[in-house]
Amino acid sequence: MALAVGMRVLTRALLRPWARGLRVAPGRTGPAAGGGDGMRCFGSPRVLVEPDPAAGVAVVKMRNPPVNSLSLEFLTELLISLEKLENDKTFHGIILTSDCPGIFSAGLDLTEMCGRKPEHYVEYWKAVQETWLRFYLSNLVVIAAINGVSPAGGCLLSLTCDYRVLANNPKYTIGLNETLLGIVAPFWFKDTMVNTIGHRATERALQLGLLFPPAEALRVGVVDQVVPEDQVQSTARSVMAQWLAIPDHARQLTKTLMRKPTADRLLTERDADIQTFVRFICRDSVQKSLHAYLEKLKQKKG
Ligand SMILES: CCCCC/C=C\CCC/C=C/CC(=O)SCCNC(=O)CCNC(=O)[C@H](O)C(C)(C)COP(=O)(O)OP(=O)(O)OC[C@H]1O[C@@H](n2cnc3c(N)ncnc32)[C@H](O)[C@@H]1OP(=O)(O)O
Repeated sequence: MALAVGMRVLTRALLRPWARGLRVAPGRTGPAAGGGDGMRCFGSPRVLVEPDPAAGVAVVKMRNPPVNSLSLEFLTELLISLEKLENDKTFHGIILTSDCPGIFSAGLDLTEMCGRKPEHYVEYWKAVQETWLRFYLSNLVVIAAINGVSPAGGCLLSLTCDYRVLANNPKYTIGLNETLLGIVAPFWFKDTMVNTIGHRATERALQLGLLFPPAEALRVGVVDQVVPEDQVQSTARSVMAQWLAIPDHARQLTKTLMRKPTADRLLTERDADIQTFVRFICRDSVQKSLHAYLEKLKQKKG
């Protein structure tokens, strides 16, 4: 039932004008294309997929410049790429990384949550929910190669992965910083963080909107490994090999066992969660905070 609802959201998204033609955007043969067996990079304008069929792995590169903000279009393209890889028996694992220098993802796109109509907020929030559910419950091994800063929704996306490797650069902070924007991380953001670093550490991190630099992120457990910047991709590949050595069915069932209760909570409260989001985001005070935050970002330049 829940899956059917998810499929409807995805199908509706695919029917949108900007989503047409996204299914296959054949490109150059990828550098990681498995020893020239002819499998090409594919993807869409904002998501580049570099397949390595020999290894059963695909590198999914987010490229929604300037900051990989998670816009509706971008989320839809990510979902399409994920679905395509999941439906292709060649692939057992994904490395999720960024093609935007210094930025993994700036999180949810603030312009999707500012000055729009309630119907837009409904559509956007459904896509955010769907992305979280699909990545969190993916049967594939998903490893985040975090090669840039990763606040809020960017951090959440990485928390849906099975393992996080972060580049050791003090600028590459990671965390759920929603309170700093005057907004609140929804319960499933919070649950995902609790499952990763525990209740007390989450309570502190979320209330203070902490963005952890690499050493702190490792200490608290937001990431699993911190490595020199030029070793992020190779480390993600070695970790992937280790995870893929485990019998797939046993690993997948264990993942489901661990994650399903958390996902079920959102699945049963999905509509209520949308209503909560729309009510919250439509508040004058919240809109003012978000506008002010966006303005601050823009003024930073000048
Ligand atoms: C009681 C129950 C309540 C239930 C409530 C329900 C829901 C509410 C919660 C919703 C959850 C939200 C989660 C989120 O993800 S919110 C987004 C949080 N993101 C951030 O705080 C990051 C903001 N960005 C930055 O800090 C920086 O941009 C950076 C990522 C560190 C990169 O810095 P830099 O390289 O210097 O780039 P610029 O700052 O100059 O940015 C370039 C360009 O991009 C625009 N931009 C940046 N971030 C976003 C974004 N998240 N969305 C949209 N646009 C963004 C920025 O404004 C610049 O634009 P211009 O070139 O036009 O100036």
